[in-house]
This record gives sequence, C-alpha cells and structure tokens, in this order.
Amino acid sequence: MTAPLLSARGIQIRFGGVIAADGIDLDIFDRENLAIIGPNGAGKTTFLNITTGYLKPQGGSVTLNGREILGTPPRRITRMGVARAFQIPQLFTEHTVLENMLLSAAVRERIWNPLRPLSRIRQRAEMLDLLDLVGCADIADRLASELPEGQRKLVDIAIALAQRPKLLLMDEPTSGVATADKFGIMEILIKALREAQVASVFVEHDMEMVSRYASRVAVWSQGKIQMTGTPDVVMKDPDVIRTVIGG
Ligand SMILES: Nc1ncnc2c1ncn2[C@@H]1O[C@H](COP(=O)(O)OP(=O)(O)OP(=O)(O)O)[C@@H](O)[C@H]1O
Repeated sequence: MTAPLLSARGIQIRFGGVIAADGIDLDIFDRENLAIIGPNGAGKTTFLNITTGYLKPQGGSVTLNGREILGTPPRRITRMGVARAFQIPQLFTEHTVLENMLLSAAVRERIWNPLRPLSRIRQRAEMLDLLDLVGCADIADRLASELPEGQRKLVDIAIALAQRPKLLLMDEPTSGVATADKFGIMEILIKALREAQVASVFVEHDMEMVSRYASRVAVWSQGKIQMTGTPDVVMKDPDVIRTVIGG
C-alpha cells in the first residue's frame, strides 16, 4: 500500500466542555478527493484548522510525507504542500483577478514587496495558465470585487494552486453559489485538481456533491470518525443515514 501524504493520529482537542476531536486517526493519500461529512459541530472544520496549523491540538500527531507538522506555523505548512481555500474567498477586492494571482506567486517566490509594481512579477504566464485551468482566463483583467460568487471561488482555488500544493483543503467549496451553478463549479474544480495532480479534502453537507465528486468519504461524529469508505458504501450505511444524511 502507498504511504499516505498526510497522516493524523490520536488527535485530541477540547474547547472548555466541548470535545471537537477525541482520538482522530486519518490518512490522506496522493491525488484522492476525500469528503468529510457529519452533523453540525462534529469537529470537521476543527480538523482542517489543525492540519493547516491554525489550531494546536492538546494531543496527537499530524505528519506530512512522514514529517511532523504540529506546531509548524501556517505559512510554513503551506510551503510544505498543504494549501487552504476558504468558505468565503480571501481575495483582494480592489485588485484584478490576475493581480491577485501575481500576489500569490510573489508570496510563493518570497518577492512580495508593497513598493514593487505587480507588473514586474515574472510569473504572469504561469498564473494565466492556472486561471485557464479553472476556466477563468477570460476574466483575468476584471476587478475581484465585480465577480459573482462562483467565479470568486474558482479564483480562490487558483490562488491556492499557485502555491503548488500537494493537498488542498476546502470548507464547503460551493457554499453560497446558486444551486444551478454548483455542479459546474465542482466539475471544473475536480478536473483542475486532477490535472495539477493535487489531492483534496473537502467538508461538505450536500450529499449529491459527495456522491458525485468524492473518491472516499470520512464520516465525523462527535469528535470521532464514525466510518470511512467509498461514497456508495458509506452513503448506504444505516448508521450514517440515521446520524448524517437523514431520511
Ligand atoms: N476556537 C474555538 N473556540 C471554542 N469552541 C470552538 C472553537 N472552534 C470550534 N469550537 C467548537 O467545537 C465544535 C466543533 O466545531 P467545528 O466548527 O469543527 O464543527 P463542524 O463539524 O465543522 O461544524 P459545521 O458543520 O457546523 O461547520 C463546535 O461545538 C464548536 O462550537
């Protein structure tokens, strides 16, 4: 069996009386698309916050390619290959889409300087290719503030991919997007991840999204993993239907 890209063992974290992780063990493998599902407050986002360095658990370990990353600052974890896209895209709204991409490239290349014109950043062609990958090359010169939510999400993904990650973590990638556009956005996103050879973990409440786009599912329940497996197996499980899916 191939070695996991990221491996969490025995993760424990509580906030006062709330236990958000109570012995989480989870492996994430190269190029898979893992959906995390579970009831509100089960600890799904907390897991993403731990693996990106924003929260330090009270116990356990997280390794990336065999190296411990707990206690490592978020920016360094990004450099090591774990990127994050947010429920609310983190774009500089007064800049164009391409300028947002160039800023991300400048951070990656450690050449960001507020006094340096963005036009002098040399990664322009690479950033346009990434925008093309997420179907946004034609909006490169538009202000980020003018974009509809779906395109903001795709640009946010391109910004994350500009960091050349091995793993992309996402919290409800299509939340806030009109129902009619959700599947189109997710199709583009999953195809872009495959072409860039990036694994993903996405927290998701929409079971249709999970069954269409996840290669594997992990079910969270009260700070524990209730079950992992392929979508067709997990979503037919009577306990998962009762505690998560409903109906
Ligand atoms: N920084 C924090 N301080 C205090 N409590 C927190 C903090 N972060 C999370 N919690 C609590 O931990 C529990 C798990 O939260 P988390 O956001 O991880 O759940 P979730 O499964 O992502 O929920 P949802 O599906 O509603 O987003 C919740 O009860 C939440 O209120």
